Amino acid sequence: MRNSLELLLFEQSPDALILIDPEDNEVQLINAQARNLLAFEARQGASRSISADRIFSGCWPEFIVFSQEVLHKKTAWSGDLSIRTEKGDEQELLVAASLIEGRERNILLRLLSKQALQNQNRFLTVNELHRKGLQEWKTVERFFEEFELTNSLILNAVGEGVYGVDINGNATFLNPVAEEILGWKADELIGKNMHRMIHHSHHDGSHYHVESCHIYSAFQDGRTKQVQNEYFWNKQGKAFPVEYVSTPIMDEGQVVGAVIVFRDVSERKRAEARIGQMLKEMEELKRRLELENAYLQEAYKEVYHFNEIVGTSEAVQKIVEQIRLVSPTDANVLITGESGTGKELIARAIHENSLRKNRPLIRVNCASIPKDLFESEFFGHAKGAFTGAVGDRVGRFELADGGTIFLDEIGEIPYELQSKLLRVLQEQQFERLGDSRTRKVNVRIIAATNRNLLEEVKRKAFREDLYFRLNVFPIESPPLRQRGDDIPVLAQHFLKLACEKYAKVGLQLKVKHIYQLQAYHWPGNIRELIHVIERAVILAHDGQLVFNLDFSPVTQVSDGDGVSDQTQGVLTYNELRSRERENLIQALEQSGGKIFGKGGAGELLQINPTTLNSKLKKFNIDKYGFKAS
Ligand SMILES: Nc1ncnc2c1ncn2[C@@H]1O[C@H](COP(=O)(O)OP(=O)(O)OP(=O)(O)O)[C@@H](O)[C@H]1O
Repeated sequence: MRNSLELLLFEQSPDALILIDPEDNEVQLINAQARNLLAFEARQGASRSISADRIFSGCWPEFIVFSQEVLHKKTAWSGDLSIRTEKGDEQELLVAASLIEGRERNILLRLLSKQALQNQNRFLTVNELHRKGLQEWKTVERFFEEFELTNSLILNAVGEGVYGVDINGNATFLNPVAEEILGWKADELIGKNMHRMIHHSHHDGSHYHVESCHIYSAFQDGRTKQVQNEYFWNKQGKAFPVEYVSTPIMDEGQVVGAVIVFRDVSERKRAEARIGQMLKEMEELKRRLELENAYLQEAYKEVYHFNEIVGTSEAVQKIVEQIRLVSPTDANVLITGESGTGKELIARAIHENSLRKNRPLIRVNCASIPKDLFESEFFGHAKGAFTGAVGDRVGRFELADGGTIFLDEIGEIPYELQSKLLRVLQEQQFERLGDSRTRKVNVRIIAATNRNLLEEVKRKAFREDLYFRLNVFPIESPPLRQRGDDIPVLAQHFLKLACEKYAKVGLQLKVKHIYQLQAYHWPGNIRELIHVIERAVILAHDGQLVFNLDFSPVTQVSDGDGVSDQTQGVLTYNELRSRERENLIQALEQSGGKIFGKGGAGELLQINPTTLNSKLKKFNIDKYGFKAS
């Protein structure tokens, strides 16, 4: 042991060694590793007198037992010992010991720090993994090399870009199309992380996290991913839309990488956008056509149903034309015609087609105003202007300011008031009754009358100057009997309205009905036609319409055009029955279908209600039909 080589070996052994004489409690030699372990200072040499019990102070009894074992068995090892270092900390050890041949009391101890052992084990594992990884990586590289070799013909021929990546996402190969699309040469990308190179951002430039990348996720679940609507970035830093399929590559059950087949779909997207644009344009065109169509229909409607004015006769067409001409002007209009011929309808149409349509149309029925109240009704009054004038009142002219006033039955205005009306027409000024303040208005006047105003002028019942002021634009509304051509469309129109009103279905006009309606002379004009049709709808049974025109409850008038009263003279039996039926209907209309008691049809007819009931049955009249009316 004293030989210098042996000493050198002892000193430089990679193990921590101590030579000890347990009986003398003496450490005879201690090598560099052991000194290191015990944290001796550098100047402390290999042979230093240090006692064993100092080194093993924390487990001295155990050490005594252990050394006895060595002396006895010549070799032994222990995992229960520890040493105390010069720095004062405890180190757990694995100790192997042997008795030195020929030196009976000398024991050689090999100390292994448990901590160092653990570190070493870890290091071994890391090394092993590292070696394995290297191995695997080499396998993958080889795999792709082979893949490319065996498939190069195909890879080069396919029209799509193809590239391979290993498990870390680094490129292993690229085909020429991929190079062309991406703008990178294969050797510029191989070994580089493809996600970082070409897939790093979304189209809007926001970062594309590799964790959310489909190619990356194919590594996790080993599934093929087919992806659309994503973008790759080329060497020039430009994004382009792609579709790709990412197929994981397996080697002995392990995912080792993926092959990505991709296609630049810019052209297709552009075509799609163009088609989308064209569709939008077509949609716009369709909308315009629809609008035009609606407009044409509206125009068509205007010809025949100008603002609800139904009719195809020349007379109606002339009226419609006159309305069209006069509406946009502020001219006063005088509408003449029998009662119920549609004078008010014409007035409304003029207003609706004028620039004043967003302001009110105020109708004043001059026939219904008591003589004394005319002035107040037209111009308003101040509080206390007359007995009963408890507050200020706004007149119709003020209400119509900015709009139109429709003076119906203008022939009924008292002569005294006509001059005041003339003043408003001329100056658009007036005073409220009992008020001295002059008020200004801007009102258009449309007047209507069923009288012959010129006759009234001659009779001095109507002021001539007022007549000429009003008659700036005269419109004549002819009686229905002079426009038989309109009867079919009007009848059809009112039948539709009546069926809706009384919730009846399936009722239709027949040719014979039209003849019947056209043959009648309509003293009550269109208003009468409406009533006749409504009544026929109420009374219809078995889906059949019946018109009892001869006995309509109107006083028939001679209109001087050759049609005369036909109800004079003796009645035939049938006529008498018809009259009775008509009379029953009239009574029911008045009583609202009520038979019994006060105000009932029985009382009106002065017959027993039970008798009335049986008569209704006989005449096939449904009393319930009158409730709605
Ligand atoms: N050409 C028409 N098309 C559709 N409905 C019409 C037509 N003419 C008149 N009518 C209808 O007939 C009814 C009577 O018309 P309107 O009240 O306008 O007549 P008028 O001449 O003003 O009557 P009056 O002189 O008794 O006030 C109304 O319900 C109206 O809608």
